[in-house]
Amino acid sequence: MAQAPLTLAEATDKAKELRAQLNQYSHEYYVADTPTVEDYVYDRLYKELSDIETEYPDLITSDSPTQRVGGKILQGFEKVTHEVQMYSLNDGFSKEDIYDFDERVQKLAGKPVSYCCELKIDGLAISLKYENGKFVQGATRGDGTVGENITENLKTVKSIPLELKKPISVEVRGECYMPKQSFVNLNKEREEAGQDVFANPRNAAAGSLRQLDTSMVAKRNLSTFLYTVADFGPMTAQTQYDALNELSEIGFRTNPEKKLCQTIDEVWAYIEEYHEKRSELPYEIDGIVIKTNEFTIQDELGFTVKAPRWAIAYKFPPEEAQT
Ligand SMILES: NC(=O)c1cc2c(N)ncc(C(N)=O)c2s1
Repeated sequence: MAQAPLTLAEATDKAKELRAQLNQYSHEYYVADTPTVEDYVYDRLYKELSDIETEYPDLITSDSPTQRVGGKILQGFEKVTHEVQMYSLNDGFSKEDIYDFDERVQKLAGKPVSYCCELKIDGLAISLKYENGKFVQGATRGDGTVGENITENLKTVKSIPLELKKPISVEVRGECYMPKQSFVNLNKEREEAGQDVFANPRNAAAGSLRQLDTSMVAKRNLSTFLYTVADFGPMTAQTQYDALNELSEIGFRTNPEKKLCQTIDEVWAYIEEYHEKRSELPYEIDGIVIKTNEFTIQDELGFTVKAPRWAIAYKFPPEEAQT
């Protein structure tokens, strides 16, 4: 039997309940990679919310899951100036480069330092701004000082929270990437449609984020790993390792393969471990990022014109050509 239409008051309460439920399920699926319900459960609740929003458009909110599908045609991308520069990294290509880095850091720090090691994701660097917990701006790195405003496109990336778990104002940085399997599927579709194929997942992610039709971006199954806090706001982490955990606690997707290393020998073992594991990962990496873990030491060591003295990117040799 058809259900009696909801009053505005009933619809308001029901929409709020459905948004919270659907955003929780979406967090579990796209951020925590631990889904708790089958797709059909999500789809049924999504349709219930979508029907309410169709009946009562004024009930649509910016953090509603229905806003993830895009549908806006952008005229272009405005420029954005990064108040905190998006720095680049000095590169290392050999074991000797990594041990020389450690020697320099120990000498400058004047004491033993610990290192936070992370996978270097082969995607597109992005900066995300939140005000009182709400996603307000997303931008590309650009030249590190001026990037492009791609907020509307990033709103369709399901692992980017539209609202944080705490109503705080922060700016965070990370990588937007296309999983390997999504890259293979996309190129298969493009080949069958007689379109040019992308050379690698990084180009596919970059090309996707440059789309002016946001509904196209929504279909590209992009994901993210966040790894830097540019403007801490009320966040309290005093080390890189703790900052990654704090990013996860407030709702961001972070990479689980990080390792806190007490010596450069442990760092080198981690590098060798992930050089071996690289081909098994569901996303592309082009190396390992090594940072002094304590923020006090990062502040002491500071930056050269180009890059931080307290970090280095160990670059893997290119993998075999894309299949
Ligand atoms: N250019 C940069 O500063 C970085 C670039 C990247 C990257 N592509 N992937 C991971 C990290 C990380 N975990 O710090 C960094 S940091």
